Amino acid sequence: MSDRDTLFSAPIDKLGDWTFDERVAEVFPDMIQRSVPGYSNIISMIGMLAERFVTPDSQVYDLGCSLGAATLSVRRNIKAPGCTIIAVDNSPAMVERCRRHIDAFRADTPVNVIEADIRDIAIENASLVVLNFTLQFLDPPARLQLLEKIWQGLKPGGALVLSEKFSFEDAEVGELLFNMHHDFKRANGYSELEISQKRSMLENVMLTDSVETHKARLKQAGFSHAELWFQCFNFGSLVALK
Ligand SMILES: C[S@@+](CC[C@H](N)C(=O)[O-])C[C@H]1O[C@@H](n2cnc3c(N)ncnc32)[C@H](O)[C@@H]1O
Ligand SMILES: O=C(O)C(=O)C[C@]1(C(=O)O)C=C[C@@H](O)C=C1
Repeated sequence: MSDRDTLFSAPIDKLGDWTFDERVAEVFPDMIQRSVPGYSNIISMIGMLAERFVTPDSQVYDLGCSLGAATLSVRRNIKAPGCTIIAVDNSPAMVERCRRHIDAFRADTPVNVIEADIRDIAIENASLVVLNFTLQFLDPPARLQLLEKIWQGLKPGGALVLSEKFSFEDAEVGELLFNMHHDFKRANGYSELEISQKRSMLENVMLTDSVETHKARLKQAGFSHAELWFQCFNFGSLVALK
């Protein structure tokens, strides 16, 4: 088990922008579990999608892999031989821990953990690409470009899993789901102060889109099929098919 996330439990004088630094990496499993409703379900189901979509001698990309939770779920479930998983993150603290985490388990499928910006890497011969709560941290103009690159790197029949925090076009529903998410955080032991300090830090760096915006952008990138396969409050996951 990782350390408990108490990073924002005391008042912070100057709240800067959110970063995935050493302190966040240290408590990340506890933080994401207590912050993202449905996170562990999504991780398990990514394994099921891997079993279905990963084809022999292809590559799987986990973009914004953090500590490698999705990578491990994929690796546990791949049945096809000759595959490689490429896990990418630009946070040195995450990458260092991710490598240790992945080395702690033995499996047939090799994992290449790369410290890089996901906008700079090549995507080739992919049967599955995972963007699990990562696209929301990219500059909005860079989002379409990344999806286009993913579409080009996917083999026919390949899939993209895109999990995100959503905004909503219907303001009333948006407010309800936002409040339900806060109830979820409170129920998981976060105080009002922790919730509000984290929210301010994320404000400038995590810009959320609606499901409609995601679907339209996926279509624009070339994906002819895209649908929500999971949602809990204002968090969810889409699958897009080439
Ligand atoms: C919310 S976390 C992802 C959680 C992870 N996918 C999982 O399933 O546990 C977002 C991650 O994306 C990484 N990230 C954000 N922007 C990135 C970029 N441009 N290139 C590479 N990694 C990025 C962050 O460092 C962070 O580790
Ligand atoms: O919206 C929030 O409160 C969140 O904590 C969301 C979120 C995310 O969706 O990635 C933001 C940062 C942390 O990495 C974990 C969860």
